[in-house]
Amino acid sequence: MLKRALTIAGSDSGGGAGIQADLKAFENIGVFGMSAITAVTIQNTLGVQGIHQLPAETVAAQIDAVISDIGVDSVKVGMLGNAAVTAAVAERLAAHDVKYVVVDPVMVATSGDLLLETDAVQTIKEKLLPRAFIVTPNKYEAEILAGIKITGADSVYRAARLIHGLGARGVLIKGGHMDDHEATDVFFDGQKMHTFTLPRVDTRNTHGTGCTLSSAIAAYLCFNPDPAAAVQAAKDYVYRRIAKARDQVLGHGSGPICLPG
Ligand SMILES: Nc1ncnc2c1ncn2[C@@H]1O[C@H](COP(=O)(O)OP(=O)(O)OP(=O)(O)O)[C@@H](O)[C@H]1O
Ligand SMILES: Cc1ncc(COP(=O)(O)O)c(N)n1
Repeated sequence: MLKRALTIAGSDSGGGAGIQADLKAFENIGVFGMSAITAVTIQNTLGVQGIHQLPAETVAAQIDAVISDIGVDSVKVGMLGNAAVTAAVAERLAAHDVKYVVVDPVMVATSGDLLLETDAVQTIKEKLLPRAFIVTPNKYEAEILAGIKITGADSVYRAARLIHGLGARGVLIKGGHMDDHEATDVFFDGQKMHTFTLPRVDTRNTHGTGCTLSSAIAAYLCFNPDPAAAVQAAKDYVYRRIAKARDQVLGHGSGPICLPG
């Protein structure tokens, strides 16, 4: 039977991150992609020029419409924008009892633009993380969620344990923004730390890496519920995309990794 994945995230008009990146990853990995849009961003490779947030009821209604009719095998949650949308999403995921929920706690874009109102962090911690099968913070987001500074491997492990304590079943701390010549991601499944290391590609084309990674994890979970296997497959997938897009020139800023093929 056809596998079905839903992304609950913001639209990136530039096509490199958000809903657009997620649907491209779903399609490439072979699952049927659906979307519940939380916000429309005015965005290109140079940054975010504006955000139009959708009402929480509109977001909830999109989720209900697709799950009640088509059904879902996994869900990826990306940009939420504010506390009301975050609470509504957590509530609808609970109501539909969705098991495979991958939460990318999007706070800031690669360009440095803020994508989440600061008071929504508490709602993510209290309401959304307990629903997460895997949460995928980058270094900055992990520091905010865990409430500690990340300065090296030991603090990554500590942050992963602290975020696990907030209720997420699995925690993947991404290494894209660590000072290292390799890109190492650490996954804590509640018992064991798993380390995934690949070479760091020297490129400015990294727009959408985090979105693509989390949607690829959600897509792979449709075929195999083992979280570490899904993370490994998604990390390999993102690495291939970054390597392929390395010298591509698209736009005048940080180019996208989701190119055809
Ligand atoms: N230059 C790179 N070379 C290889 N892998 C990378 C590179 N940059 C990021 N990655 C990988 O891409 C994934 C996303 O990591 P990152 O820490 O960049 O997330 P993010 O900050 O949410 O994404 P973004 O940079 O899109 O905001 C991780 O698996 C990370 O290891
Ligand atoms: C709508 C939307 N969602 C998420 C991101 C984060 O992606 P990135 O960190 O790659 O800029 C983004 N820029 N836009």
